[in-house]
Amino acid sequence: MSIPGLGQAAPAAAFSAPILEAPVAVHELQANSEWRFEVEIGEKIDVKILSGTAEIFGTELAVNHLYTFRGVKSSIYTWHGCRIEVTGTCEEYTAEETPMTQYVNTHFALEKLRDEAAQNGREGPRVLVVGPTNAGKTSLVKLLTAYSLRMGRQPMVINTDSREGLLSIPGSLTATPFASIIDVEQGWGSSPTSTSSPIPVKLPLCYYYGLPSPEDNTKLYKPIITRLALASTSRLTDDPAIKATGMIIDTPGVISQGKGGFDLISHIVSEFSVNTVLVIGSERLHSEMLRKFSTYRTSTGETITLVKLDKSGGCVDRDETFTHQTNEAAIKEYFFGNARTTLSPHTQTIGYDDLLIYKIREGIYLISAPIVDPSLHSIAHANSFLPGGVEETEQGLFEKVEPNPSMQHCILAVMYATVNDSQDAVRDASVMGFVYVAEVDETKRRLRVLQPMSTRITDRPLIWGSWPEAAVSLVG
Ligand SMILES: Nc1ncnc2c1ncn2[C@@H]1O[C@H](COP(=O)(O)OP(=O)(O)OP(=O)(O)O)[C@@H](O)[C@H]1O
Repeated sequence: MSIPGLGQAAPAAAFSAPILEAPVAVHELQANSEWRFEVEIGEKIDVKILSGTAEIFGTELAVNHLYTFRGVKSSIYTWHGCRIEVTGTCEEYTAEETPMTQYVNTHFALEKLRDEAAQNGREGPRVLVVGPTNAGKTSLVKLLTAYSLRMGRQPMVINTDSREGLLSIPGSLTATPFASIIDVEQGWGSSPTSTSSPIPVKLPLCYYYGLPSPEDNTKLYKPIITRLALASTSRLTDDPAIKATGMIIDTPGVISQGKGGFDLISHIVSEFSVNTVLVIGSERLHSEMLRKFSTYRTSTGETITLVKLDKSGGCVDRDETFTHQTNEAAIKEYFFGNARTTLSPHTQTIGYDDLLIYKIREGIYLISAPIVDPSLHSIAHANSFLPGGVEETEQGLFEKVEPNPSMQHCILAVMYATVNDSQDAVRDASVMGFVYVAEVDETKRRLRVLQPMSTRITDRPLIWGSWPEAAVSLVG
């Protein structure tokens, strides 16, 4: 088994296939219109702005620079018109109706609050973006981040959605101070988690949840949110530029549509002292939020401003396969780098007994107490609805496990904690990095792991969650 990126040369091609020329198209975009495109996973297009001005979710594109997009659904918007050249095949169309004016007005309203905050030495707005799945929350967060960067601000961007990573592997929840431009070719860009970088870096404060939905284990999700809020608030108060800009918080769609969602939204609102909520793409959610937050006050006595925004017609649903493939691409990039930066990960073989691995429990478990059923002359277990037979026993958040074959191809988070720390301390610790389980050898009781750097991990607790899912194609 060979691992790409570890020095093995690629096998020489047995024959040379004819090189097919990729189709080239030039699009003329009118002012206030948007060119929307979808590039399949494994495919790519090159885009060049020939003239005019254009942006991707708020980040301005340079004229005559070649941008490459792989496996992405996105759009290029122009306020004043532009000509673009596209090389390669993708699904595409141009739209004239967009909610961009609403979005830019929201940005200017936030700017006003930031100016006032800077003058009074207070914190800038703490903005929460909520809305159903695929309503365009992350795209709006990107746009508001990009516009604030263009004004010379430094926003703290918080990701509370573990399904997608923000400058980190999916499964993590992060807070990232942004001081430099978003890399439009790579979504949010990448963070040099495993190497030094010549360009200004964005280093996220990273915590690990390891499950796809907050509702999978609210007992784990909520304290991690509390920890993330504490860490980001203290980072914010230490830096006047970040403090005046404030926070922009992305949320998972599921908390805007599930029954238990409001409890989670309230938790995020109170932990981050949110004072502005942007509700995107749902009248009903907006009116529910109005009702529930009308009398609410933050810890500093502020009221909450609620703003309703339209969903862009460009938002597209992403199926499980697409999500799996983008997650796998994010994992690959973490270990091996991307088209611009090649990393050199290491493998290490470690004995079962040298590792402390905690598996995240999903949900709350009810342990039933045995009851005697005289008619059956046997002992049966009461199910949870029977009175008197149930004892709700709380187990730890994590279950200590030995390595086993089902761990193969999974990601383990290496925590900034010691092996003697309590489970609560491990939960509250930030993430030091991630390793990938390349091989599990049951006979020799050894595990081969891939890691970005040859750091010792045996003195750290590792967490094993179900998200991101196993990345089978990482080892070729
Ligand atoms: N104007 C647009 N044109 C083309 N594609 C878009 C546009 N806006 C958003 N998208 C795409 O639609 C998809 C969903 O958007 P986005 O990720 O912003 O939604 P979300 O509400 O954050 O989703 P989730 O609830 O899953 O976190 C993404 O692939 C995004 O790139």
